[in-house]
Amino acid sequence: MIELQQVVLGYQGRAVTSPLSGKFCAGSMTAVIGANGTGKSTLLKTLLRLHAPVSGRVEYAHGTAPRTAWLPQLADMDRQFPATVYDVVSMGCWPARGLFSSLTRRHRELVTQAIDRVGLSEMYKQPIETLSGGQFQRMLFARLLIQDAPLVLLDEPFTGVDAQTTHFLMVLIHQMHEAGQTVITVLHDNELVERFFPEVLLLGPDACHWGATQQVLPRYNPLGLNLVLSA
Ligand SMILES: Nc1ncnc2c1ncn2[C@@H]1O[C@H](COP(=O)(O)OP(=O)(O)OP(=O)(O)O)[C@@H](O)[C@H]1O
Repeated sequence: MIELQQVVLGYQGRAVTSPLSGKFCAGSMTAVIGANGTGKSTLLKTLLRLHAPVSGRVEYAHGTAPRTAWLPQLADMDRQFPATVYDVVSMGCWPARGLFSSLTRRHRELVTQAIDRVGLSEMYKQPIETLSGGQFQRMLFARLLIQDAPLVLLDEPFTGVDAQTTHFLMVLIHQMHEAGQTVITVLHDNELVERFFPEVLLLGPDACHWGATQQVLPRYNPLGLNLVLSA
């Protein structure tokens, strides 16, 4: 579906990764891992075409980038924006209905179903600034469900989320994968990567590794240290 050919990621001509080659196949589910600043978010923004790579080529099947749903990092979201849960989730209908036309009955049904599915049935009218971290992520997942895009990019979806909600959202991601969507997720939790993600792309300052999780994950030492614990 998406092939990277010797792609170097970066900004204004300055590289932040080594050259990256490989494929995100249609329907695959990949965890993007690596230490802070190794270019994980930059990769997602490049796939969204918000930035051009410094060099190399990104090729799409049939020559066109697929419709894409994106969950940005929580830190990049404006949580003070004056909107309700319903307003934000209904934004997921924009690609289907256009920016300025009103919601049809079918769209309204889809919005309420998605809000119910993420467990926020009691919170339709709640201003988003009043939501907890976990409720906020559930709301954004409801919007992703409505978008129903062939390509789903998730940037640290479990930041600020408790274990129960993490498990709940992980099940939703798994269901997207089972429904045939291509899922690419930036994660810092190796246990979740090992349990749920068949493929891993490990970004490092000197080299990148891309392949089956059991082959790539053991190469990752997040602390870069051999810790010796003394009494
Ligand atoms: N808009 C920008 N302009 C210039 N440099 C940037 C920009 N955004 C990020 N960078 C730099 O690019 C590098 C990679 O950043 P990126 O956010 O992709 O890392 P990351 O792997 O997602 O890190 P983290 O795990 O901390 O979220 C960093 O050195 C960062 O400072």
